Amino acid sequence: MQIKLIKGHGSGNDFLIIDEISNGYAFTEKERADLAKLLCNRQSELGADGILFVMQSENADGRMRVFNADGSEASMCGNGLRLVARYVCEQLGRSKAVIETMKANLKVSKQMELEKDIHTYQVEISPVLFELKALPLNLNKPTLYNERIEELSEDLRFTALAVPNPHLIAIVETEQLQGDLQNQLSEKVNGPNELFPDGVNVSFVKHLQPGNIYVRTYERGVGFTNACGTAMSASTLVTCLHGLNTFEEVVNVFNNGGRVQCVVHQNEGKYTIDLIGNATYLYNATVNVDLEQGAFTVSSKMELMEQSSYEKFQSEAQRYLKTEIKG
Ligand SMILES: N[C@H](CCC[C@H](N)C(=O)O)C(=O)O
Repeated sequence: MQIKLIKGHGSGNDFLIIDEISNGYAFTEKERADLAKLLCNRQSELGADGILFVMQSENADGRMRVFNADGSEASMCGNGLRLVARYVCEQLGRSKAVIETMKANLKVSKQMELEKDIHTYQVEISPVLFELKALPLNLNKPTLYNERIEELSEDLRFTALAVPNPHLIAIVETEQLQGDLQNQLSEKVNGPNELFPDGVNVSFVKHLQPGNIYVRTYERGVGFTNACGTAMSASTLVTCLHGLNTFEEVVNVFNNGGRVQCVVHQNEGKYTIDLIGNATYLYNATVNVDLEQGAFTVSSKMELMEQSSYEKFQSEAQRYLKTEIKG
C-alpha cells in the first residue's frame, strides 16, 4: 500500500503524521499498530517516536489517535497534538480548532511564534486525574502525592497522575539525573510488573529557578525521548502543587529537545494545563508498505526548510541548561 506522510516534531519528540481523511485511508486496528512498529523503527529509512493518525470526527474538527513506536496506542500525546493542531488548522485555514482525542475534545490554537519562523501552537491537556485507578497504579491507597514507592526506590518521592495518559513524576537533584537510576526504574515499571500493568511514563524533574524547570522522560512504549508533552505538562502541575511554581503563570519547561511553556489552571479542584510549543515539519514522504512482509520503501521524500530555525532555538535552550545542570 502507498502512504503519504509528514515527518514532524514537537520539542524534538518526533512523529509521522498520516492524514486518513484527505487520503481516504481506512486502516484496520492491526494495520495502525503494525505501521507504527514498522515505520518508527530507527533502523529504517524513517524512524520516529510514534505515528499520529488524523481522522474524521463526528463532533470536532478532527480526531487524533497516537501509536507509540512499539505499536501500543496512547490516550493522549501533547507534543503530537501540537503537530495535529497545525495540520488541521492549516487544512481548515483557521487559527483555532477542536481535536477529538481518546478521552476528551481538546481546544488547540495557533500562537505567536516562540522564535522567528517557529510554528507555535497551544494545546489543552485534559482531563487531569489523580485517582490511581486512572493510570492504573496498583497500590492500596487512592492517590500518590510526593510519596515513596519502596519497590522502586528508598529515597525518591513520586507523584502519580493521568493526563489522561499515565505519569509517574519525581522531583530530583542533579546527581539523581546522572547514572542509570531513571532508566532502571522505568524499565521495571514498563516490563511485567504488579504496580503498573499498562506501564507508565516516568519523569525526573529538576527545579531550576522560579518559572523554569527541566524534565526528562522515559516514555512508555518508546524509551527516553527528547521531550514528552504530557509529561512536561504533568510535571509543571506537580511543581505548582509543591509551591515551586505558580498556578496561572507561564512556566518554561526545558527538555533535551528544547523548551516549551506550560500554564496550569485550577478551578473548583479541577486542573487543566496549556502546553505551548513548536510544531515543526521536517519532510513530506511517500512510502510503499508491504505489511505482510514487514517491509517498506521510500518512493519520494521532500525536505521542508524549518529545522534550521528550530535548531537555533534549541541551542539557546541547551546553553541555558548547561549553566543550570552541571555535569
Ligand atoms: N508514550 C506516551 C504517549 C506519547 C506521549 C508523548 N509523546 C507526549 O508528547 O505527550 C504514552 O504511552 O502514554
